[in-house]
Amino acid sequence: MKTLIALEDGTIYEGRSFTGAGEAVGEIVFNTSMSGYQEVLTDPSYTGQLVTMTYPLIGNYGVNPEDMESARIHPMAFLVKEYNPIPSNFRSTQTLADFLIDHGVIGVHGFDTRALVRHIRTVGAMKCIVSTEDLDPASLVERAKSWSGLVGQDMVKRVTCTEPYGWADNKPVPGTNFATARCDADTPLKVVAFDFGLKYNQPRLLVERGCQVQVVPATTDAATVLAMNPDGIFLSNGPGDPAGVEGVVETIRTLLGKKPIFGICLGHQMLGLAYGGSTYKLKFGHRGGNQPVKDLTTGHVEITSQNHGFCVDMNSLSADEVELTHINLNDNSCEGMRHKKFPAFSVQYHPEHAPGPHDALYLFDRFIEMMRAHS
Ligand SMILES: NC(=O)CC[C@H](N)C(=O)O
Repeated sequence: MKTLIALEDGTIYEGRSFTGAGEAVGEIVFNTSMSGYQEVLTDPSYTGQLVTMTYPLIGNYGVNPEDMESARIHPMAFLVKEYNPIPSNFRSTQTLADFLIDHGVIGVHGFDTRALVRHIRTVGAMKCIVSTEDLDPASLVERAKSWSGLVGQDMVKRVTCTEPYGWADNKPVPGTNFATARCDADTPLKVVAFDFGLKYNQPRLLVERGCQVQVVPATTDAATVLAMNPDGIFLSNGPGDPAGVEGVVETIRTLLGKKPIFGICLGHQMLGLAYGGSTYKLKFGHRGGNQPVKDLTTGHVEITSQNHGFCVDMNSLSADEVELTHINLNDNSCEGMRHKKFPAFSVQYHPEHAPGPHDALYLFDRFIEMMRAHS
């Protein structure tokens, strides 16, 4: 089915929907992972975005129930060079097209994704609309332009859980105050995880390391968290502009110094704001499984999984209080920091991988050590 892809700067591409009629508007971004499209699609951080993959053949291993990183698909549309409708993989239970259709998300293929990606890389992430219904380029460009954009919007409230849940038997189980959170360790560490758009591999890796994980909605207040008496607090990834998220920065500020804190991606950005700093939008962001990061505390370089469009401005933070611990070797941007007085550290990238390399798993071990040292 003929589909037009229109960018706010007037650029138009023509592709074909492989999921039937549909339309979607949002910010167009690209991901350079060669595999892992199911984990990308179910990452809540893509809320408000249309994702295109640089890898040219997508769909060939289908989708399966184990690789879900949340309960549903989050990007508004999925754009690929060539869709393969015949999966070949023993784990596959469904085609990618049916998966997208079940979740009401349009999939588009059959156009030059390389040209689109090179254009985004030159001009920057842009507002975009894809449609099988409105095929008038001028109208589409106007409609893309009139979308609100991500800056200043609170996207977390769209994806955070409405009720707390525990993590047990490798899945979320409704419940509060660790009542349904389980792990096999004799002396588990209790972790309260703020759900800003949490990916399932985060509680999974914490439980594997002997933690009991209680997930709470993003706007849970500090007193409620402290009343649970956790050994540590985890701040998850999440969508949109950290500066637009309401009712969270003050909570984190109150919790600072009271319990060890570990933040990932949006959680890291929220920590930066709680330290009194600011964030800014990168030109086109970092999304993929091949971003080189240097751990300045050890000198080691790791290849990391990333998905972010915003970044903490280290110049907005006092060097007496906050230390830059990790940098991106492509553009020297901040990839990690730690507080010098309080037990708190965070990274901009995704040590939980899914998809991506496993180089950064040591950060979960650092969090465990930090909690043990303070418990
Ligand atoms: N994966 C994330 O948590 C992304 C954080 C934030 N939404 C950004 O784009 O920078």
